[in-house]
Amino acid sequence: MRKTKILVTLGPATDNPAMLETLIENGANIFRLNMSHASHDWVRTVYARIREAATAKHTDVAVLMDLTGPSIRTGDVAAPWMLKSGDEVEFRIDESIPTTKEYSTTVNYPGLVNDLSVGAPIAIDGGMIQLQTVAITPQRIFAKVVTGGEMKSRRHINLPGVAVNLPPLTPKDYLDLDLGVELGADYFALSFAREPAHIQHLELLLEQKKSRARVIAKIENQQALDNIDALVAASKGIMVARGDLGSECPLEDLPIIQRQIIAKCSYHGRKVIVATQMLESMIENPVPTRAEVTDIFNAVIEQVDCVMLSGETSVGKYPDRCVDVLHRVITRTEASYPSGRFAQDAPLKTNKHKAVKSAVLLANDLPGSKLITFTRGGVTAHLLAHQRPEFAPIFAFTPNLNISRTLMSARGVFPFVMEFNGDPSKTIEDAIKMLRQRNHLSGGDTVVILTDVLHADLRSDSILVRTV
Ligand SMILES: Nc1ncnc2c1ncn2[C@@H]1O[C@H](COP(=O)(O)OP(=O)(O)O)[C@@H](O)[C@H]1O
Ligand SMILES: C=C(OP(=O)(O)O)C(=O)O
Repeated sequence: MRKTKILVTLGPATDNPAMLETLIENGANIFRLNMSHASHDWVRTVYARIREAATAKHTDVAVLMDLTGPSIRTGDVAAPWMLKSGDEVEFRIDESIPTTKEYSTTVNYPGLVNDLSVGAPIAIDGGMIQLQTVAITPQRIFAKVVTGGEMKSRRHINLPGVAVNLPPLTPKDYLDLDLGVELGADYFALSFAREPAHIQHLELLLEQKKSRARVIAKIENQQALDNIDALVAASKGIMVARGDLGSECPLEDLPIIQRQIIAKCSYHGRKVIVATQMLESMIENPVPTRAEVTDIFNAVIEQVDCVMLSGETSVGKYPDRCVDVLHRVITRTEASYPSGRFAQDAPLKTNKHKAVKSAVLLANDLPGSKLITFTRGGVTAHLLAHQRPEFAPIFAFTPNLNISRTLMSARGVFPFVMEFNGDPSKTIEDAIKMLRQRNHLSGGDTVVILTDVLHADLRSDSILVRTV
């Protein structure tokens, strides 16, 4: 029963139904569609395939649509460029502007000509290529290569220390959002979230569109770090987007930033995802580096909710092996390092919080026990996950499929959809029967049940202890 969830980015390397089934079999819990690269036709096809693959595997997975947001990227290049130190590169603010250099591409943010100044560094592809700005005209930026490398299409552009003047969502994002809502995406990741208002704006749009999807704020630059307390407080979930973050802040700060963000999320009960380069070497190689295994171990003992794969699965040679490696390293780590420390000082603000904490303490005191909750809106299950039970898995039953999928990202929560049929004791029996059928429970197991649906008319939290 792996607690830490696995988020898998899909792309050309996973473009067939059989691969999706293998990824699910190997442990993928959430699939990510990166709208910086995905066409609407592709998203429609893949979304349908995801749902079919989960059904074929008799399980469920969630879908996260990652909105490009105000992320600055190069345009397309016909074939990869091999840039050398001293080469000059031109960035045009629009396709219609004629090229004047051999290495010429567009940039998706015309305002770059105003935000940059001559001499400013430009980092491309996570800093793999480094340039220095040499001239700026109203329609073009010219930069000299300082560190060369291979440049492909739609690469990230980072401007360390430059506060860019960009709205939270671009016109493209609004179109992508409509598609995601129409299809039923369970999460929307907001790239370059910098202020609580950015999260609230997206949440309001989702509410207006009658979507129950959750917003995950991606922390990607210094502006976000300056506002991190407010962003964590305002969000339901945070992604430590180490790719962009590592280009926008000193690399030696990155592990410290990661740990600080995770600690803040654990305290406030926000979902936290660690992303990027967890198994980067496996894009090419069938086995991970020892350092990558240790990075995964580290995220697990920091008690994150999810870890994410990007290029490893979207374009890598071994997508299914990557999920398998993550699953094995996480499972081994969780078995050796029981959780329960990072969130222990989390505030208990309401009676419900206190009831949840009591259920978790009880489960911690009953070795081998398992937690079961019945939750219409998901709140009780999210709160149980927040209290980070030491070993007990949390089986969460809800009548609502959307709620079940939003529980997919919660550490240690195993959601199931089940009708509550009005008779609470029958509902509990049905749940136990289902768990036994699926080999999640066996005779003699102790279960700690937390529910507020024991009585049809009386909403009161109850804790029951039973031996199955
Ligand atoms: N839907 C897709 N279609 C084509 N290529 C994709 C897709 N998703 C991801 N990729 C490729 O996989 C790479 C790694 O994925 P990811 O980390 O999500 O992208 P990025 O780092 O560019 O935001 C991307 O740079 C892109 O080349
Ligand atoms: C997850 C990240 O975002 P993207 O894939 O959009 O670069 C990142 O920067 O680490």
